[in-house]
Amino acid sequence: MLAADIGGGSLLIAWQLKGKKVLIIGGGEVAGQRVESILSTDAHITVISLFCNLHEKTQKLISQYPLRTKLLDKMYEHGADSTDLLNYDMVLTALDDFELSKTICHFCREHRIPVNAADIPGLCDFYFGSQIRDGPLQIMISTNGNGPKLANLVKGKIAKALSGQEGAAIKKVGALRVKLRERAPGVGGELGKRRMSWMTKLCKEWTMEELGTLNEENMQMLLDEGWENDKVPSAKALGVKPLSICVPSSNDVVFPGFIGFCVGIACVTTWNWLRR
Ligand SMILES: C[C@@]1(CC(=O)O)C2=NC(=C\c3[nH]c(c(CCC(=O)O)c3CC(=O)O)Cc3[nH]c(c(CC(=O)O)c3CCC(=O)O)/C=C3\N/C(=C\2)[C@@H](CCC(=O)O)[C@]3(C)CC(=O)O)/[C@H]1CCC(=O)O
Ligand SMILES: NC(=O)c1ccc[n+]([C@@H]2O[C@H](COP(=O)([O-])OP(=O)(O)OC[C@H]3O[C@@H](n4cnc5c(N)ncnc54)[C@H](O)[C@@H]3O)[C@@H](O)[C@H]2O)c1
Repeated sequence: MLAADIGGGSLLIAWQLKGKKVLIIGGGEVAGQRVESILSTDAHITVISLFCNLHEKTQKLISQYPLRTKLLDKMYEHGADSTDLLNYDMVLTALDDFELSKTICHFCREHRIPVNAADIPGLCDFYFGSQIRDGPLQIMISTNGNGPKLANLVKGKIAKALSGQEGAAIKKVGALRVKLRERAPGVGGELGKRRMSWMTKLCKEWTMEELGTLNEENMQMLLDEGWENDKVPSAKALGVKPLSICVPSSNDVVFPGFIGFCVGIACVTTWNWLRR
């Protein structure tokens, strides 16, 4: 792609909010979706809304996660409450009041606090996207403001293409990488290159299902016999057997079942015919 073709998009990043403070102003349905999204980041969430205006979902999440969420049971008033915004690392408005959203967004911009106003793209520093989450696997689909419903539909297509094993595999690979770094510590250099090429080879040669089945014992074997000898043994060689998947996607599962069904029908028909 030519450099001249690059542009018109937004930066897709995995923003680390752990331990940071996020303010959500409003307590309706959209605020509930925002609380849910932010909870997955381990940030501390404050919601400003009258308790009686809280959407059922928002109320439920706040009572379910009392250590990570706090409700300020009041209406936000710009002027009286605006300096409080300075205490936050991120501000989200989910209000049915466009003028108030606009005022809050301008204040945040002035003070360099990242801000999103639900459904008001012109005021946002960043947009939310359609999400797929499976443990550490996080997929965001963004149409960059062009068609949120299409983002939701593309999400459905992507979800169908996943096997459901990816999250577990990624978790195990994460644990293995930690063990490998303990065994071969350091940043960069020849060792870093070797570590990366070994991990890359393992991820390419093993299936998601095989990686997802790794346990303490065979991780140890993989490092002792594989890493130490500069090779990647097959899952079979290490005795790693993926658990059978529930979805009957292979002929092994579907075909015997189908044959059994046909034989059953044939037996009943023959029996009825003989009786007659
Ligand atoms: C992805 C998702 C995430 C989330 O909000 O968490 C999200 N909107 C979702 C759904 C949705 N929103 C709307 C519809 C009705 C159908 C339609 O209009 O298409 C549906 C569909 C539905 O409800 O099923 C209405 C709408 N949305 C915006 C405007 C204003 C405008 O476009 O000017 C209007 C028109 C208001 C009007 O016409 O009056 C603006 C934004 N909405 C965004 C995110 C950001 C851009 C994301 C992107 O482009 O990818 C952005 C820019 C700002 C932001 O809010 O961050 C979530 C799907 C979650 C999921 O199901 O997976
Ligand atoms: N992104 C999306 O998917 C999506 C979908 C639907 C609607 N929206 C838009 O997002 C916004 C919020 O949607 P919603 O469905 O949550 O609306 P909602 O009407 O259910 O909730 C808005 C809440 O803001 C509260 N509020 C208003 N002024 C306040 C103040 N000063 N202090 C504290 N709380 C205050 C209201 O009491 C209400 O509870 C609307 O502008 C809506 O058009 C976005």
